[in-house]
Amino acid sequence: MRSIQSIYLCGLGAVGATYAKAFLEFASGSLKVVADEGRIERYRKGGVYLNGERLDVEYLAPSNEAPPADLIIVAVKQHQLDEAVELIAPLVGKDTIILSFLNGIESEEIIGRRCGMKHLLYSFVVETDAVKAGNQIISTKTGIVVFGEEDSSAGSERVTAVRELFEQCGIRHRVPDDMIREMWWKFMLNVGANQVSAVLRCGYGGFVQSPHTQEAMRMACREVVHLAATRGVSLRDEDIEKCFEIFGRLAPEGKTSMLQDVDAGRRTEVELFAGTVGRLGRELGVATPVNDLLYELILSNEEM
Ligand SMILES: NC(=O)C1=CN([C@@H]2O[C@H](COP(=O)(O)OP(=O)(O)OC[C@H]3O[C@@H](n4cnc5c(N)ncnc54)[C@H](OP(=O)(O)O)[C@@H]3O)[C@@H](O)[C@H]2O)C=CC1
Ligand SMILES: CC(C)(CO)C(=O)C(=O)O
Repeated sequence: MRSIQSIYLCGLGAVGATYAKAFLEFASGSLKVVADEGRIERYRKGGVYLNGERLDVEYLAPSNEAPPADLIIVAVKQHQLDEAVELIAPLVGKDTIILSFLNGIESEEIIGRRCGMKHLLYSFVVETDAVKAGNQIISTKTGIVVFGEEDSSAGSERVTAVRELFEQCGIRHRVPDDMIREMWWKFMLNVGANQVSAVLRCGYGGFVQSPHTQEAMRMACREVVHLAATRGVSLRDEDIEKCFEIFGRLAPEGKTSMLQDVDAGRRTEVELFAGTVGRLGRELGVATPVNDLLYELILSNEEM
């Protein structure tokens, strides 16, 4: 039975740092953070802090000779992915497993095109409240990693290996029966919540308290439901309602990652959400007026 001894993480931000901490604590010596020389210098000088504590991580620059990793985790933003893929590609060996924690439904394929699709498990993170400002990350809920094979995870040796690692490190996780449906569900959640929260500037509380905010989110989500159906993925209205239950468990003032980007004046991941919905809608002949409007509103705001 294979076991994971070496973990390379690309992206020591809000999501990445949260999991780096767990690996440092419970899988001591196994973690290296992969980054370009410039970032490594900046991190070594200024540190990266999680809940006020400096993360004592080992860094790996592209020029270093390094053996392939057992597990590579990618946790960068969408517009940083191409660069990250080039950094990790030389670190992929015959048996390397790759997990992408990016939101959206396409990062696995993007990484797979360069590194080999056979290395990827599908994954995402949900129920986290991690926030990054400069080199300071605050995270009180580490979230749940949902992961699995494209088809069936039952009997998958690599799913078992990742599950054992997460158990050892106290990382909450779930392996669903239908991973692709789960990916579409998370996509739907982000299309609705991240974009509506960015336009309205509202925290999770808005989605619990305001019927109008909820309805705006439903309108954006329903377009994903239609797209999913054309791809043979069945999402239902109850799946949208499940999102509101999750927001009820998060701090009302907590912000989606897109609202965090808007507040910090950073580029958003709108291409992952309304950008993808609009493109798929045009390809599949599904009208997506709500997301087309959200796309223009979010990009207009980015230009200001
Ligand atoms: N934040 C959240 O609550 C959640 C986020 N997600 C998703 O997870 C993904 C990551 O988001 P998040 O953690 O918030 O993003 P952050 O911006 O907080 O973190 C991204 C990190 O990647 C680093 N990075 C960028 N390019 C490179 C590179 N070439 N090499 C090494 N490191 C690099 C950045 O470094 P630097 O800062 O130095 O530029 C930054 O630390 C996104 O797709 C997001 O949608 C999913 C669930 C929840
Ligand atoms: C689910 C949610 C909204 C936070 O866990 C997220 O994925 C994000 O903020 O991008």
